[in-house]
Amino acid sequence: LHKFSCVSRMPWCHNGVRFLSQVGRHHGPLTLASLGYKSEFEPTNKNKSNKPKKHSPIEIPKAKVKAVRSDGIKAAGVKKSLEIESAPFAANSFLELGLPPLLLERLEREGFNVPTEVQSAAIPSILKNHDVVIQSYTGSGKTLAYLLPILSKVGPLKDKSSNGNGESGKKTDIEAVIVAPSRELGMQIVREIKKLLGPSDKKAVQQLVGGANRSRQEEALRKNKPAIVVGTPGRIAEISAAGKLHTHGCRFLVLDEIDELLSFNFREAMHRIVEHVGRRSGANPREPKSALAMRAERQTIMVSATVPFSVIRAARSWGHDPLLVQAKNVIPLESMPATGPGNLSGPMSGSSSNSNLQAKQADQSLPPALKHYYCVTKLQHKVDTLRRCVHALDAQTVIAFMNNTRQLKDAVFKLEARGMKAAELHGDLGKLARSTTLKKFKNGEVRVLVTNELSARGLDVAECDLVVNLDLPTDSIHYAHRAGRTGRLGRRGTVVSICEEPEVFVVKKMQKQLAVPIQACEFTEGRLVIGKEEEKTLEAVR
Ligand SMILES: Nc1ncnc2c1ncn2[C@@H]1O[C@H](COP(=O)(O)OP(=O)(O)OP(=O)(O)O)[C@@H](O)[C@H]1O
Repeated sequence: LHKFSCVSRMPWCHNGVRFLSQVGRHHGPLTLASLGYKSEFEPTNKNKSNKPKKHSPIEIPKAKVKAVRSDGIKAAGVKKSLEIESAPFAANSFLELGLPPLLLERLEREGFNVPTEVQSAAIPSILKNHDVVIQSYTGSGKTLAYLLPILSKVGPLKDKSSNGNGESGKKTDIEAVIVAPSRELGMQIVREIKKLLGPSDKKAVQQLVGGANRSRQEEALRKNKPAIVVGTPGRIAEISAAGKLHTHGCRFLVLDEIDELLSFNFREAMHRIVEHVGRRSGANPREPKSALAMRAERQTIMVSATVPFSVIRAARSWGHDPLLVQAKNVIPLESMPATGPGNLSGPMSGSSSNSNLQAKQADQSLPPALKHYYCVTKLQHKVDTLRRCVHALDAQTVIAFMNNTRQLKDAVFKLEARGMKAAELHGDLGKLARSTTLKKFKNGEVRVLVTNELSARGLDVAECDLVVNLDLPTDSIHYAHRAGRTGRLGRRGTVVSICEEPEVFVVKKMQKQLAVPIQACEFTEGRLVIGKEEEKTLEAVR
């Protein structure tokens, strides 16, 4: 704790990234230089007139407030550009981060010009072979934060001077395995990789998600010999157990939404993955290894907006001296306490001595631009309140969360009956129905997507301007992930929790745990009205 509390006082600061200097056991001292950062006071840079200008990490120069390509083609078929008002960009360009030329070209072609803060912090750390836990708020660009350094080292866009596959450089094995807890998230990651690879190289990535035809996936693995596979834990473990996935020489293992992957459902599959991916033949997992032998194994990258103690513990046992990479800090995970509430009730819950740390972590999980409200109503009026809320905020792309599938169908029926275009999305639907619904939602044919926890993680719909909790989430971690479906990459977003009177105390508890004001409101005469008596209490939270 003492070590951790030192972090905020460290003077090292470059592009808003702070480091805690420590002597690493196996990597030598952890310094800016060791992570690929040049010091501001480096003598060689002193006299250069073309030195890149420094600016505060939160202050965005006008040139960087840019229109980002929107994936959504609205019903009218018009591509809409969304203005990013307070994008969390920090470094000047991807070039500064040491990515290879071909990858830089593809980034530019896809309209990715400026790295986000977490990308600026994570890319050099991963390029320097560190195992990392990446924690940054929802929609801050964590996917590219790990994809870019991986694509720099494996697959067709890699830096040609880097060794392709193990020591020999021969293409025999999978080189990177990316695990995600849902097929939607898995497929989204695959789309992101394919975008950069382009049509001619798209076979370098293969999806292995559940619910799709397994023999077709196995056939594609055999035929295409992809460098990267992305999948759900069950399907990856299944194909691996059948001897059809050769991952022993794998260089990277990514566990996206790591806290979710640690849940009981995935335990067996995750065990197999962690034991087999990147274990070179002859390596005995039970034997203690030298530092060199350890680094010859895979690099482990864990990612989530929320990092409860269970993740810290898992990272310590699965990773090798991992670093915790946040938008403005890079610190050794060792300096973090690993005890406390070990379950998914989260970093924000729990007790006394760790409360400062938990508040710090809570800060990291929600996009700062989000506005949070709650509205009290009777159970039978919830859907009507949702409809009035959508009209009052003039929201066009809305995700409404519920906990129960049958009630979720009722809500869709009621909304449609009142002339509001709505659709359901949950695990009971088939793969085709799920992807068709998502497509319709993204292209604007559906205004309200009524869904459950399935969509709370990773779902990236840039246009989503409102998240509504028709049922309250089970805890503040689930609140954070649901809320994060809106306000992506610095855009504006609103979260409204519609609850009954006896549930208000749950909202208040989450408000405290997340350290964000959640204001009481009503929807009257087509407007959102904030309760006046709330103001004083909210001052205390702020
Ligand atoms: N540097 C960048 N410039 C422009 N757009 C970017 C950049 N980095 C990421 N994006 C886009 O921002 C969106 C959000 O990114 P991403 O899904 O990786 O966020 P995330 O932090 O993983 O969110 P979550 O925690 O919800 O999974 C994506 O559409 C992605 O393509």
